[in-house]
Amino acid sequence: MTTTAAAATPATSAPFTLPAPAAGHPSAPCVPSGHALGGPWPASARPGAAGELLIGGVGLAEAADRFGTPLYVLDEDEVRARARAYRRALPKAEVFYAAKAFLCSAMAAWIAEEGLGLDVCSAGELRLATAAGFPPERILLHGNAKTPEELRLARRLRVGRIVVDVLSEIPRLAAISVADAPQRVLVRVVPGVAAGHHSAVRTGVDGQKFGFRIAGGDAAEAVDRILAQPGLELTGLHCHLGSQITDTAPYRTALDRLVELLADLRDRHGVELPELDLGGGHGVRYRPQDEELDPARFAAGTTAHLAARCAEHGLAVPRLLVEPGRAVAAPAAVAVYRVLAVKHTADGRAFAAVDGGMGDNPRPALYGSAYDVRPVGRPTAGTATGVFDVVGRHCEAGDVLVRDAQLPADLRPGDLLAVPAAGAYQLSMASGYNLVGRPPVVAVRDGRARLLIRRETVEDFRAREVGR
Ligand SMILES: Cc1ncc(COP(=O)(O)O)c(C=O)c1O
Ligand SMILES: N[C@@H](CCCC[NH3+])C(=O)O
Repeated sequence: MTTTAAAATPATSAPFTLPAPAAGHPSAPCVPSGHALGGPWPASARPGAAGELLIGGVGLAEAADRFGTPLYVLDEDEVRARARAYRRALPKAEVFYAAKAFLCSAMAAWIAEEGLGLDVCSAGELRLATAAGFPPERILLHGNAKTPEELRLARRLRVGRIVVDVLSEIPRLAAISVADAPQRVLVRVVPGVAAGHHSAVRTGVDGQKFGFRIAGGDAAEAVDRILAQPGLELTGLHCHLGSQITDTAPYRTALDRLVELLADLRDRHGVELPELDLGGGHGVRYRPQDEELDPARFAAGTTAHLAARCAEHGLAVPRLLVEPGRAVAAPAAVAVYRVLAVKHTADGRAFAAVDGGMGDNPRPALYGSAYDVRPVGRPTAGTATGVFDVVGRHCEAGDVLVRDAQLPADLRPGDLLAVPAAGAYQLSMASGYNLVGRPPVVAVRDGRARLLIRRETVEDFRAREVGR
């Protein structure tokens, strides 16, 4: 067995804007020396000279040198283009970006500017978004366990819609709402549809904590109780099936059940609810071979079906609401790590240990999620490859970021590795494990980089300590 350790890497935490690279520089945006990478990489990804990889016209190796690693590089144009694609594909729908995928003030501003709404599920997300100037009327609040303070805050800020998840929320909300300025609410229902990449994220089925079951009458009872409250305006039904769904069939099944419930409510109460929220869950490519569910395919698979089902039941077609998170954010970011140690074992295994891991990306450890990875920053064309497990630096054997990655056989400490599709449910679920500190986020666009979130330091941890 051989183990090698890397020299310390620079870690810039002060706000910094990269100067536009000079023409001819490896990361100069106007002279890309290769083609778009496709697959899970942002549309702007271009190979540069000497093994460089450009995102938004900025070289990842150059950014790593300036900002330190691990580093998350977020392509602003990719976020905006994905937001726009939803509006184009679903012109009659209302599209809410699910903030849980990743939220910061810049992201909130881009989403607002692109005309989407925002789905939040905590006072933290709500406060950050509104402090960044996000219009509260375009915000929708979720949560299976909203605190009384969160409900009051939502009312005070005049949040557009609240999704009711439990009966006790109804009198609580009614007590702080008035008939002449009613709170718009939706009822979250469980359609009994299993979909999503892992059992932990399948929320459309019975036996999990979210929503009201249609079967058995729980959803109908919630509707009855809301309709009895003059301070609440029931605008529709909501469901969220799961996450990383690549097929439209589960959404059609959910629509069948929601439309049946709409017809039942019309027959029993004489009300036709004008909104149907299908939640999010649209899948993205983490690896070149993965399938994605893009907005156009989602629209093609759902909108005509909804209209047909409504026609069968003699219902006016409700307005569709959708809440994509991953599909807007994930493909827009690339995580950049530096190799700290390379280990070859006598039984033929090879490990490349990097300076991040489950602390900044818990998804492989939580769900067994698979990722692509490629070396950046030195020429590797023609180099023999070997199979490596790319592992993190945290104190668990399960801290594996990418299993069986094909990487240059001569991989060595100091090398940089880039992992695409890093924009969703990585930093938003990042932890303080081992007090490593969460990585910075740099936005890139038109060959310029700007620091959005600085690296978390031990001083941030110490700042929360108030006693000993
Ligand atoms: C209610 C709700 N809406 C939207 C989303 C966003 O899901 P995704 O990021 O998979 O699109 C989630 C998370 O799965 C959710 O729970
Ligand atoms: N955290 C999950 C998605 C959960 C979506 C929120 N309901 C993932 O990374 O796949």
